Amino acid sequence: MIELKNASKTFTRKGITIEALKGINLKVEKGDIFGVIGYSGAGKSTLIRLVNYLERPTEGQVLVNGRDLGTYNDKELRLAKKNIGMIFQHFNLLESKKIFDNVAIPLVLLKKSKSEIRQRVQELLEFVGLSDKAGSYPSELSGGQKQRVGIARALASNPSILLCDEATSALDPQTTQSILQLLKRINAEYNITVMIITHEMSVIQEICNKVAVMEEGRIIEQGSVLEVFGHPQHETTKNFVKTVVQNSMTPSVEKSLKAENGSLLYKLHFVGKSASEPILYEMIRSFDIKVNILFANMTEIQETTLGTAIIQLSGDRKLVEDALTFLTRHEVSVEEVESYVFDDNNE
Ligand SMILES: Nc1ncnc2c1ncn2[C@@H]1O[C@H](COP(=O)(O)OP(=O)(O)OP(=O)(O)O)[C@@H](O)[C@H]1O
Repeated sequence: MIELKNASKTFTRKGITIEALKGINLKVEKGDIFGVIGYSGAGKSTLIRLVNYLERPTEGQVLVNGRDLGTYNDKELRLAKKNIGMIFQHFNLLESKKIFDNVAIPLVLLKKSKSEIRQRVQELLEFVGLSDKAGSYPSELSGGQKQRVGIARALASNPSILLCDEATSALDPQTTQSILQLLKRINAEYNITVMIITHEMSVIQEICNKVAVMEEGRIIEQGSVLEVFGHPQHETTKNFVKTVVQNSMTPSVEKSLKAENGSLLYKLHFVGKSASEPILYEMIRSFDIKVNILFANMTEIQETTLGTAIIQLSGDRKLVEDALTFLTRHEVSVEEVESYVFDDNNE
């Protein structure tokens, strides 16, 4: 649906060159809610601006529905853009125009008839829950309502892709929730592919099925949200995941542990069914080893439970190995916490 192939973007200003995007490869499939997360300056806005060709890549390709946007002439590009709606952090509404007219803008540009415009705008305002605000001005609306208008306007030309540029960053948590739920409905009911850029991991957790993490113009990690939240690889990804999923011991537990003569520590990941079965209990019953549970947590992502536990195992090495094999056989992924490999002399 949307594909970036080795896409780079360089800006040159007053003799200074900024590489905003460096060799981006990314694929958004039809029906995805694809999140792009990164800190300020990572290149997220530039990336989303390439997708609707507000910016052209310096190198590489941007393909939408299999066609390279670089090969379009101006007329084709205008038509292609009609297929891509966009919403913004600060809504970008025309303050001097009523809500009805704001939503009607794309339809007027498409030279639709007055009656067609009236019908479509009413339909859209109803869909976003603002039928009673058609005659109001943007200044009379709350932030959440303004974003609903932005969404109605973005949907006016029946796009198959909706791009969201920090669409909830200016909203309070409750309003953010309602806008995210609306985006989810748009994806489900209209089968619109959604691409969201954000610096908030909670947005990704709430509605995305896939995520790409950006840093300094590069994608450092991407995959299904469940995969990336469950097994973040890169340090930056781990820091983002930490903001929504607690997955490490409390500092006091960690401190007391260092003081003890330790054995090995393991981080366990339970996904879906394995998170609700008494696997640890079975392991403790089956193997004569000491099990110390130092941390445990469960989170719901993509309607799937994701469990994390940190355990300390001591006892006969062979039995410990057998216990770990037992866990793996029950679809628990086991990772040794390397920073806690204690010196043999301390044991
Ligand atoms: N039109 C431009 N001219 C020059 N430099 C630009 C331009 N647009 C973006 N940049 C630079 O490219 C880099 C990436 O910017 P971009 O806005 O894409 O990042 P971002 O991840 O969206 O950040 P933020 O979350 O703060 O919006 C930054 O160093 C920025 O200064």
